[in-house]
Amino acid sequence: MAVFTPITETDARALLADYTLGELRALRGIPSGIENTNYFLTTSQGEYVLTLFERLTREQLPFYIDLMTHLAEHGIPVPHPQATRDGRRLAELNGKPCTIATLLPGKCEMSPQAAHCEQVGATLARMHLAGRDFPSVQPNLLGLAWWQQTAPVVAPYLDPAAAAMLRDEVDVQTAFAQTDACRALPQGPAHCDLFRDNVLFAGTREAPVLGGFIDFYFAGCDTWLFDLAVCANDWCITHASGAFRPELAQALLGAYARVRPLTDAERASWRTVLRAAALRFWMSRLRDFHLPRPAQTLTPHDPTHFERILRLRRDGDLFPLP
Ligand SMILES: Nc1ncnc2c1ncn2[C@@H]1O[C@H](COP(=O)(O)OP(=O)(O)O)[C@@H](O)[C@H]1O
Ligand SMILES: N[C@@H](CCOP(=O)(O)O)C(=O)O
Repeated sequence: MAVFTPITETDARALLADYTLGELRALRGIPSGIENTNYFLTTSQGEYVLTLFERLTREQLPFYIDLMTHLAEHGIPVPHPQATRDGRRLAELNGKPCTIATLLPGKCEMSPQAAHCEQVGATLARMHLAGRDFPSVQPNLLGLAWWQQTAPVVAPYLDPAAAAMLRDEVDVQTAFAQTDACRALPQGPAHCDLFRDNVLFAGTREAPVLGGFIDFYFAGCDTWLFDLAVCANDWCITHASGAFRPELAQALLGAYARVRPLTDAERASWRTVLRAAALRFWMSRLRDFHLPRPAQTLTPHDPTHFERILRLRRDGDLFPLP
């Protein structure tokens, strides 16, 4: 249950007094998610999601809130943080920072088909382009520096072969970051966690309509290729093995490239960046599995899934970029 901080109707009414979003009609805790406390909030004017931030600091939060605002105002389907009467998009409730954002239509699709991957690819490329003139910069906080710090912390929980692979991959990524090839990769604000559970679809399974991208709280400035690799490693695979399914990879990557054609530098770096994307989630899952936060009540995701994907990508399981 992802309600770490319970909110009462009285709390919600007091919060709504700072907004011009109408009167409270209903408040319902959202059971999924692992990072924040989320509630569906219905008012006389519409439907919203109230998020209380449990991990991110007040200094870090404006980047995410301003990025979602910028993207929503550029026509990208993402939650639009609402402003208080005095113009703030971050408020406070029960001692925690919070925001009220628009509710997007649809639900997540955990068994995607090519039509879903196509819409994710095209919308991801539109999102990258829309982020080009976003003025704030905050790095992906779970990027290279975090991998370097975290590898010695999680490696002791692995068998010797897996620990050696982890250390080698961090070394490979450290060396790659120093290359001109890496520096040539286009970059900007990136979602960095665009898994199947962070995209909503309305419509039908046969004719899906993308409702939006949610959960921007791992976003940061990174290469756009890293964002695409995170997506490909989750959307375009056979779950049991982690191997690419060509029809899904073709749909995601082809649709992305039709909106933003990929560069030669990106094609040359694809394999290394797919490995980086697998390493990132292997490490965060290892940390959450072996070193859970004190209040963490949810079953952690299986780290071996991304260990398997990393091994496959290192062994050359790829789908070439168009
Ligand atoms: N703006 C939104 N519109 C519709 N549903 C949302 C929205 N934000 C969150 N949700 C719902 O809340 C769930 C948990 O949100 P999420 O941001 O993934 O949580 P966490 O950051 O804790 O992982 C999502 O799976 C989705 O069902
Ligand atoms: N996508 C990550 C976990 C992050 O959880 P989310 O619910 O905030 O998207 C993973 O699969 O390890």
